[in-house]
Amino acid sequence: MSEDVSFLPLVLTMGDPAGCGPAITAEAWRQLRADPSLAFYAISAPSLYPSDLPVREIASPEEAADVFPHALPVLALNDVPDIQPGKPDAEAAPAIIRSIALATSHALDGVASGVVTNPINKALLYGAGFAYPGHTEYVAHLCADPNSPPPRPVMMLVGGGLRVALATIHIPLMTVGYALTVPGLVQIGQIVAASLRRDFGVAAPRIAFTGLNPHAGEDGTIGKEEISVINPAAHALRLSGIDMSNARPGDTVFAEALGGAYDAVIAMTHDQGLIPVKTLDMWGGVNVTLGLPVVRTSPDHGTAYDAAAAGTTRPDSLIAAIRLAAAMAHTRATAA
Ligand SMILES: NC(=O)C1=CN([C@@H]2O[C@H](COP(=O)(O)OP(=O)(O)OC[C@H]3O[C@@H](n4cnc5c(N)ncnc54)[C@H](O)[C@@H]3O)[C@@H](O)[C@H]2O)C=CC1
Ligand SMILES: NCC(=O)COP(=O)(O)O
Repeated sequence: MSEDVSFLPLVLTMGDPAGCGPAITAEAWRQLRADPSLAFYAISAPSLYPSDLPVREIASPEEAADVFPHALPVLALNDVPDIQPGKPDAEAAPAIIRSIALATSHALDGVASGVVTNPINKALLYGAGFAYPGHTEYVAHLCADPNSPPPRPVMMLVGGGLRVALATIHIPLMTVGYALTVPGLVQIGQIVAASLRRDFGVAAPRIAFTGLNPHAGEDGTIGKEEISVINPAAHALRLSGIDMSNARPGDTVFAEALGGAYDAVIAMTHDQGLIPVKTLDMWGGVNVTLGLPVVRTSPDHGTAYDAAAAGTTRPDSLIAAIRLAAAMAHTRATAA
């Protein structure tokens, strides 16, 4: 019988210590501490948190649940330099990366029910050997079985009543057309459908592909990717039993999903997917990685150095990420 991991704590990464991570983690703890089902600990440096916040260093994740109602449990990282909010320091990069690696190993080892990452500035990490476009690909790499290729991660944004997965993520817009392939879109459709069932409890998911071109290509007169790639992938997915639409025009499909026609939309580019979510819900959106053996969520915003320096950070998105990670872990555990 599988263990009910939903009663394990979540683990939060430190994120960039000069960004909004410490302040929003502190505020999330203040707002959630009374709810044991949302217990979490941070892998971070205790000195980063406001001096009026009760913080307790823990030696292992097993101590987190008992500490959580009284203080923010922190598993301490070494080598975090003294940091001023809003002033990023490349010396912090190794500790930022270690926090993500350790958090993922805790989830893989079953001592944390899921990983919630605080925002990082990827450019700061490249000097320390970080070789990934973001958490999405790094956490997938960390989840790889030594004898097989890493799992294919799919980024999904959840917010404003929408679930929007991305067919491409951090690549130049000019290369998107070349990055879209029939097998690639079929794989993404399968991962999204499986995750809607496993993580979100949607028994029979209805999913839409957006088109890449205006008016979904207008029968091939404004671009051919719909005819040559997206619709054939949708056809293959329907043959495999998944309720998948052909390419829908990107300017109307999100309104259709909000109206209840689809459980998720798969957008062809990063901004095509993130613009509707962030416009509908700038503060409460959540970034989820689908297709991994572990639950991983994140606020959908970045490091917000300006807000960290000004002391005006909002914790809403991190709190939504914690709530969603706990709900996903619970859904996985109760279905297992
Ligand atoms: N999950 C992650 O680790 C993510 C990291 N990033 C990284 O963050 C860095 C900055 O990216 P930007 O495009 O400037 O986006 P950003 O989300 O950090 O900031 C955009 C605007 O929103 C405000 N903002 C964002 N979150 C806020 C919060 N919690 N409270 C108050 N104000 C907030 C900022 O102050 C800024 O004015 C980049 O290095 C980017 O790579 C961006 C998105 C996600
Ligand atoms: N725009 C989303 C983003 O940059 C987050 O990326 P990741 O770190 O979650 O892979």
